[in-house]
Amino acid sequence: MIELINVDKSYPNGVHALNQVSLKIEDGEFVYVIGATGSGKSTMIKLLNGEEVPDSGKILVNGCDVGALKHRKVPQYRRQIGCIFQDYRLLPRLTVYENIAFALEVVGMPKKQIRKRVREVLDLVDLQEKAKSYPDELSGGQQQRVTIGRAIANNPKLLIADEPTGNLDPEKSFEIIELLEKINRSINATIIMVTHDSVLVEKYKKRTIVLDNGYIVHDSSQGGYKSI
Ligand SMILES: Nc1ncnc2c1ncn2[C@@H]1O[C@H](COP(=O)(O)OP(=O)(O)OP(=O)(O)O)[C@@H](O)[C@H]1O
Repeated sequence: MIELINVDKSYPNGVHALNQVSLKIEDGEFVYVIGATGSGKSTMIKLLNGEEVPDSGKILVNGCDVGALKHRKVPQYRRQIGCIFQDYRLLPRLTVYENIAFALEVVGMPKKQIRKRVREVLDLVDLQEKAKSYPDELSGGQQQRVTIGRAIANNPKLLIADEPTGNLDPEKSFEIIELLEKINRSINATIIMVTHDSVLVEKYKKRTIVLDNGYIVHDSSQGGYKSI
């Protein structure tokens, strides 16, 4: 479970990025975080993955008090989280296969197991035929599927997606969200997805948390886009 309790975060320039933010996300939920530019969405994600620490309040992720983690413990903590970004961030000199395998090598998985797991992941993201391709030989949607494969290779309990469809046309965006839904069901990962895409939010209705100026102004458990 994820719990934010009265979280405040400001930056050295005096901007209050998050104010008294409290929320609970149960295991296996798929949640959208929306809001205008500068409303605090990325800050919330950075707090969840340990990149930033709150000024006050508490952030609990599967029992771990993230804000209280020692600096050297953060990389280990982050291995439980899969991250998906708008700009993919694949390693350009590695093939699709190697990009996914790399995520498993860094956690010390034995080679034989890596081979098996990468095949399974390629199957899940439907990229078996592209295993030997390099990222620049793939379309945007395919690159995003590799990123998703890399993010889930290690069976994370939490998947954080920051504008995963930001660079894709609507049809490809639908494919990505349907893939994330499949992952949400098949490995029961909790998914938190930041998006600006009101069409997606309307079409694939889920719980939607709306941020405005660092405050949660709406949190629907029924889903649906709520304009602010
Ligand atoms: N490192 C930083 N130093 C100073 N101010 C920051 C920093 N990062 C973010 N901010 C400020 O904090 C506020 C929230 O920023 P944040 O990036 O969380 O918003 P966002 O909702 O993710 O925006 P966008 O949709 O544009 O990505 C903004 O006013 C932003 O300018």
